[in-house]
Amino acid sequence: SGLRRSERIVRLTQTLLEQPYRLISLTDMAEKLNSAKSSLSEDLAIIREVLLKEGIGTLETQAGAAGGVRYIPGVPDQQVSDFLREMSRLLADPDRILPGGYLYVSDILGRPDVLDKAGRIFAHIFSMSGADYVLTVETKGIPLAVSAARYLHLPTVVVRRDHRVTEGSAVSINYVSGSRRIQTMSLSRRSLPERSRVLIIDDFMKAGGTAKAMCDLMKEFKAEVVGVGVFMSTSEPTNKMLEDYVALTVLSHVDEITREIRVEPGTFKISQKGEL
Ligand SMILES: O=P(O)(O)OC[C@H]1C[C@H](OP(=O)(O)OP(=O)(O)O)[C@H](O)[C@@H]1O
Repeated sequence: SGLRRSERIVRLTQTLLEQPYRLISLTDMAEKLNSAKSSLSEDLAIIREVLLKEGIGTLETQAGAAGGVRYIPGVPDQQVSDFLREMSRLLADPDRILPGGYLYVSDILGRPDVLDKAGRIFAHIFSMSGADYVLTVETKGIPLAVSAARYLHLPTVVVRRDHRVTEGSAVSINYVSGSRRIQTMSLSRRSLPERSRVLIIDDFMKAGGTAKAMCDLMKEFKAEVVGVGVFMSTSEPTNKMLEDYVALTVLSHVDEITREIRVEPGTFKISQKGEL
């Protein structure tokens, strides 16, 4: 006979949580677990109830032959605010101050626990954006973009700073970066089909020139930018070159001379997906 309920539930939970957003066919699972689909449905109801109670997301079932079930990750509001408060505390370190009002964040954005949590939060914020791809620009934004893409079960596309032979034919644009330098962005034509829906993720936003340039680049691909998320933005300059974005933390004050620094959690609201 089939596996015991407890073993089925462990296997189902592992399969679902390992592949967020990926639709798992019930028929395949029934065969793999050598169990009836009706038993699986009861198992899934138990798993869904526990996920919701724990606030770590929900299960979404799609009926029909090509149907199935998938795990929709979510981060409880309390966990989001605890994480962002902890990040703000770590970041508000005068030794992190760099010339030009930038901050050294790379160590924090190299930590697996930070990348995992930030990726989950971005995936939760943008869960309804309908994105097909997560886009970032080399270099520091890449780990963050890959983590968000993992939880959204989407491919990651990386914009290059200059053309590389290994990218084939590409679209390039020039833009003015925050430090008033003319910079180039280049993206292989093969990387995105036309009319793609793209979520932009980056580590840092100051003038907004980089994010704006990625939006302009997407126009060359006839792609739609469905959201922009950054790990940290600066309060200065207030009028950014790009208005509509979500920042997880904000560098609200920094002074290289006095070495004063203040970092705050970003102001955004996420509805707990799958709430009863
Ligand atoms: O909002 P802006 O004023 O445009 O600045 C934000 C840019 C600058 C910085 O990248 P760089 O340090 O230029 O490049 P890399 O990520 O490769 O280190 C950061 O990663 C963002 O992409």
